[in-house]
Amino acid sequence: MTNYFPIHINIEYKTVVIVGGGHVATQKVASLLPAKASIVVVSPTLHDTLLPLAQAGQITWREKAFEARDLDDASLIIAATNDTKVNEAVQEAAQHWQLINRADAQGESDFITPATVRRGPLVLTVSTSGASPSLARKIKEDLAEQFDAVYEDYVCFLQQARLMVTAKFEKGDKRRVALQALLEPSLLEWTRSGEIDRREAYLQQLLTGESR
Ligand SMILES: C[C@@]1(CC(=O)O)C2=NC(=C\c3[nH]c(c(CCC(=O)O)c3CC(=O)O)Cc3[nH]c(c(CC(=O)O)c3CCC(=O)O)/C=C3\N/C(=C\2)[C@@H](CCC(=O)O)[C@]3(C)CC(=O)O)/[C@H]1CCC(=O)O
Ligand SMILES: NC(=O)c1ccc[n+]([C@@H]2O[C@H](COP(=O)([O-])OP(=O)(O)OC[C@H]3O[C@@H](n4cnc5c(N)ncnc54)[C@H](O)[C@@H]3O)[C@@H](O)[C@H]2O)c1
Repeated sequence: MTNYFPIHINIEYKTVVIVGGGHVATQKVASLLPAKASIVVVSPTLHDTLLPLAQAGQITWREKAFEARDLDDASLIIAATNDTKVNEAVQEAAQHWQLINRADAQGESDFITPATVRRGPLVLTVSTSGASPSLARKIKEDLAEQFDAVYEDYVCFLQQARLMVTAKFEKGDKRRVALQALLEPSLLEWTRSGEIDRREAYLQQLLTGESR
């Protein structure tokens, strides 16, 4: 089994070339769009859901069969055709500095893509190292239920609150205690119930150092 190294890549405006325009390409595009990658799909055909994205300029569609020069400038490459020979040709054409994902042969991949739940800045990813993509999907669905949509607002609040705490307190015990206090479970509950005033009051008390 490969022990993959998990990282979150800043792929903004970098080129990702996806060879093949079917189901798998559609899944990969969906996870690349929020990361603002510059997405190029090379394929004679395009999945129905990708067509409007190509028309709107959110992805670039090269309506053709794969050629080696399609990989020029690609930071990441995804070989996702339904033809093993073509996927092999993509792999062979990749330069040593380009990372490639083979949708049909995980053992050949430089990287694999996890199942992902996004809640604003909170990103939860699940991988089984390729052992069972279906299990990765199931765990993702369980996580999506546990960390529901409220977490987006909650984590954004924590982000702002953390900035205010670090601006107010120098590095040291006071700052550490205040940052810990931000994990008070009531803050999540007040976010959920829309009691923003209570959330704000708690933060103000924390910043002014008054005991509750
Ligand atoms: C998580 C997810 C994210 C995504 O696609 O971005 C993802 N696969 C998903 C679903 C899924 N894929 C497959 C099924 C059918 C059931 C089954 O076959 O088991 C289902 C289930 C379904 O669709 O419900 C078939 C399949 N997948 C791979 C192979 C080839 C092989 O194993 O060699 C085959 C056989 C193809 C064939 O038969 O020819 C390979 C990979 N699939 C991966 C990721 C990487 C490892 C992830 C991990 O760490 O576990 C890896 C290694 C490479 C990669 O794609 O990066 C996404 C969940 C989407 C979501 O809900 O979020
Ligand atoms: N990684 C995963 O999660 C996963 C899931 C299911 C299947 N798969 C594997 O991925 C492969 C692709 O699956 P899919 O469901 O997207 O298939 P699909 O049939 O929906 O799409 C295949 C695409 O490849 C294109 N294509 C064919 N020849 C090409 C060429 N020479 N140049 C460029 N594009 C070409 C087709 O036009 C089509 O758009 C499958 O064969 C399977 O082995 C992987």
